[in-house]
Amino acid sequence: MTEATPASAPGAGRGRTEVAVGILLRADGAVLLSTRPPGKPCAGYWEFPGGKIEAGETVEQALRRELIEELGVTIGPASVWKITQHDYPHALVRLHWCKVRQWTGEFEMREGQSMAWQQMPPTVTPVLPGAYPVLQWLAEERGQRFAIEEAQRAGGAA
Ligand SMILES: Nc1nc2c([nH]c(=O)n2[C@H]2C[C@H](O)[C@@H](COP(=O)(O)OP(=O)(O)OP(=O)(O)O)O2)c(=O)[nH]1
Repeated sequence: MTEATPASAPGAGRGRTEVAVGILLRADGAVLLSTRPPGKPCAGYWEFPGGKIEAGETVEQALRRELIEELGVTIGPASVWKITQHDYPHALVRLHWCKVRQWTGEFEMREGQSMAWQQMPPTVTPVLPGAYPVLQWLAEERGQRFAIEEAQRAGGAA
């Protein structure tokens, strides 16, 4: 789903893409990250699973559809925890972040991605810069520090 942006807003003149993102949380506190498939902008970067919200979908519906398409798992309840925005050269995106604690099915990388369960702070690099604020909040919840500047140095510019 892409919406018009008010003329005074950052990214004015470009559409804004609405994205549903899942923070799949394992009982031991690990979160699931996966790599962006070849052919997409920022291919190879690590991200939380999710994708663009289509017209008429709620965030939860979009997330459920995306995770079946990408990972082959069906998520249980998901509600929005945080909303962030990131301005990439390829798009201005608004990210609707949901914590997900229940899912069914076996993980299957249906788009040729790699996946990794990661404790905070994550050790995989590079991570999409649009995910840094959420990594920071997750680390803070655990009483840890996540240095955005260090992650940026590790990841380079996206
Ligand atoms: N899934 C996901 N997207 C993220 C994260 N952080 C972040 O900035 N993004 C951005 C990257 C993309 O510009 C956008 C997601 O779009 P996408 O291209 O992956 O969506 P999609 O799977 O529906 O792709 P498409 O093939 O239908 O075009 O959100 C993240 O952690 N996870």
